[in-house]
Amino acid sequence: MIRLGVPSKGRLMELTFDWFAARGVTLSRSGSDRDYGGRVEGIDGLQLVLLSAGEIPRELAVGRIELGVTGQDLVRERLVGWRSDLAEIAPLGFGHADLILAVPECWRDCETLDDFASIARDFRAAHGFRLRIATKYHRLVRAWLAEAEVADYQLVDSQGATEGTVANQTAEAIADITSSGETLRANALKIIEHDNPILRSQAVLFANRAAMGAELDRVLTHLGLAAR
Ligand SMILES: Nc1ncnc2c1ncn2[C@@H]1O[C@H](COP(=O)(O)OP(=O)(O)OP(=O)(O)O)[C@@H](O)[C@H]1O
Ligand SMILES: O=P(O)(O)OC[C@H]1O[C@H](OP(=O)(O)OP(=O)(O)O)[C@H](O)[C@@H]1O
Repeated sequence: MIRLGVPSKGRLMELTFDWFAARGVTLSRSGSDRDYGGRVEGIDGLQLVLLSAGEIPRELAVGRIELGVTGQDLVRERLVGWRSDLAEIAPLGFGHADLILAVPECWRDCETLDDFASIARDFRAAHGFRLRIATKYHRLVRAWLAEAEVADYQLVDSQGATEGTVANQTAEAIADITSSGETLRANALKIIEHDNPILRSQAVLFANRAAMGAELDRVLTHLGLAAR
């Protein structure tokens, strides 16, 4: 039996169900919206496991599911050395979002990452503490800023409503996912310009490398995919 982890709610769940339906596999919840049991029709030997999108990377890595759909951002953030445990089988073409650094729109002299670095240096001297960046993507943000040699900042953890932390004065800047840009605009924030965002992410079908074999190949072939 191949266990497939799918986000248990929202756009990602619905778009994942649509993606499988287009390949002849019907995924559905077994009962009400609150029932996390799943049903699979159109293929034998595939079990649906509805999970939090954020938990799917670890469930794949420890082998409690063999296949899983989640965002590249969550895999890269949550699994150090993810490539040794997981294989990206197929990008799914939805869940596109950029992980970006943003500051208040009113910071007129802060447009680029170089501007940000110098403001962060001055901020520490002026306020006696390091400029705060609210995020749930600690690992990815640290790595990106280290590469750009930006050091005068501190991360404050924010697991949701991150764009609100600046107005709430618990952070000066934020690093979060954006797609339409509406949440940034509504919170009077602007993206810091750089060659690339911290990460360009989309939803991907991942497999646990240790589970790769004939049974997994059969499922992937049914979906019109080749194992990697
Ligand atoms: N506005 C957006 N547009 C497109 N993709 C998004 C957007 N917001 C989040 N995502 C993507 O959806 C995935 C799940 O996001 P998130 O971590 O917010 O999950 P969640 O819905 O809070 O679920 P849970 O809390 O159960 O883990 C991530 O890979 C993220 O990149
Ligand atoms: O650029 P936009 O299209 O406005 O999308 C960006 C928003 O979407 C995500 O939030 P989500 O709704 O998933 O909630 P959460 O992060 O607060 O859990 C993300 O954290 C941003 O807040």
